Amino acid sequence: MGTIDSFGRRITYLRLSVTDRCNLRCRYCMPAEGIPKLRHGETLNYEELLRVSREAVALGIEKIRITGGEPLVRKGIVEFAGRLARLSGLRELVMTTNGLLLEELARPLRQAGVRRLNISLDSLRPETFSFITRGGDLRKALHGIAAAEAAGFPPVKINMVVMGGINDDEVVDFAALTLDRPWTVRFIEYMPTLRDEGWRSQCVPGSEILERIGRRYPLMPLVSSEMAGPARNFRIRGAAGAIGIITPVSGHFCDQCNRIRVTAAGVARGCLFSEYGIDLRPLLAAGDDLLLRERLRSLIFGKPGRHHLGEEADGDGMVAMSRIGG
Ligand SMILES: Nc1nc2c(ncn2[C@@H]2O[C@H](COP(=O)(O)OP(=O)(O)OP(=O)(O)O)[C@@H](O)[C@H]2O)c(=O)[nH]1
Ligand SMILES: C[S@@+](CC[C@H](N)C(=O)[O-])C[C@H]1O[C@@H](n2cnc3c(N)ncnc32)[C@H](O)[C@@H]1O
Ligand code: SF4
Ligand code: SF4
Repeated sequence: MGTIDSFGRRITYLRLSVTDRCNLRCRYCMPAEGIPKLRHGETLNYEELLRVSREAVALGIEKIRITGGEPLVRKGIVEFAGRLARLSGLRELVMTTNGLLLEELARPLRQAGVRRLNISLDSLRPETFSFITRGGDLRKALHGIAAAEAAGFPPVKINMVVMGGINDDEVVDFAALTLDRPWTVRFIEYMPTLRDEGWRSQCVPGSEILERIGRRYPLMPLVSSEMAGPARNFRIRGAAGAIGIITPVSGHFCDQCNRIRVTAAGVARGCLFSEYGIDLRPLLAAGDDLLLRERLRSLIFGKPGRHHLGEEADGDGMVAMSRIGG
């Protein structure tokens, strides 16, 4: 299933940003001064998010990822996840979170039907974690991961955004986490989402990350499954877990892209880096869900072939990751 776009890609994955709010302010994601918050009413309500999801599933979306902002700060998220999980035709409901609220919410989320969790963790050093997140408490994040495991979730995927000069000296330590834990630790190239002039010097290419880990541990490539995301996966010989490299900047995976997005403000977007989006709110207000489906279909047909980061149009189409959901 899945609608085929004009480049022959099968679109089966929707990333749904349920809020632009967050209990952290990671340096790579938000500017120091924060981002003007959407007002109440500017964010889609749960009923609207469900209607959009239902139409997306009717077009062949099989996997929905709840993201944000931090999805767990939105009130009622567990009940919403439960309703979403029951959408007929949806094969997989998953979530990306910073994990801080998982101590309370991991168990209810699992019961609600969330199948897997990806958790962001950018440092194993309390001071660096606090520096990157502007005040976050590493212990809380680690307790969150432990709570996910205790709640019976399958082994988590850990997302680490590698920032040169800040946490890149920790990549081998992160890789070592997989030796005796079944986690998949994924290293993500820092993307220039903040129109940050200095991003090039802070973006460590995936090839270099792999090389650094490979100098310490023997790495074997793994084959990805079809529902897999953008990571290329490896295993340290004999390790319990796996390692993934996500290289949106140096070696984009756009030719295999299978996803669309809906931002917290209710704009459907074909690409993380494209300016073009469809405001779904007027369609939702009009109550015409078949039209909603047709507009989503046209979004899929119009989905760009790839991004142009690092080329002439550098910086075009940027949108705050906390609104679009990464
Ligand atoms: N450029 C680009 N980056 C993406 C895309 N999807 C995810 N990412 C980045 O990849 C990182 C991990 O994303 P996740 O939210 O864990 O989702 P995922 O990688 O699709 O997850 P899995 O389905 O479990 O593989 C984040 O930094 C995202 O911003 C994409 O379509 N394009
Ligand atoms: C925007 S967050 C939303 C979900 C949740 N708050 C979290 O942090 O996991 C989703 C993903 O986007 C990633 N992300 C945000 N800004 C990024 C950037 N500039 N470069 C690479 N990844 C980024 C985060 O690391 C996270 O994995
Ligand atoms: S990456 Fe996630 S946790 Fe960090 S500021 Fe962005 S939305 Fe919040
Ligand atoms: S940059 Fe755009 S086309 Fe490329 S993988 Fe990401 S969302 Fe897909």
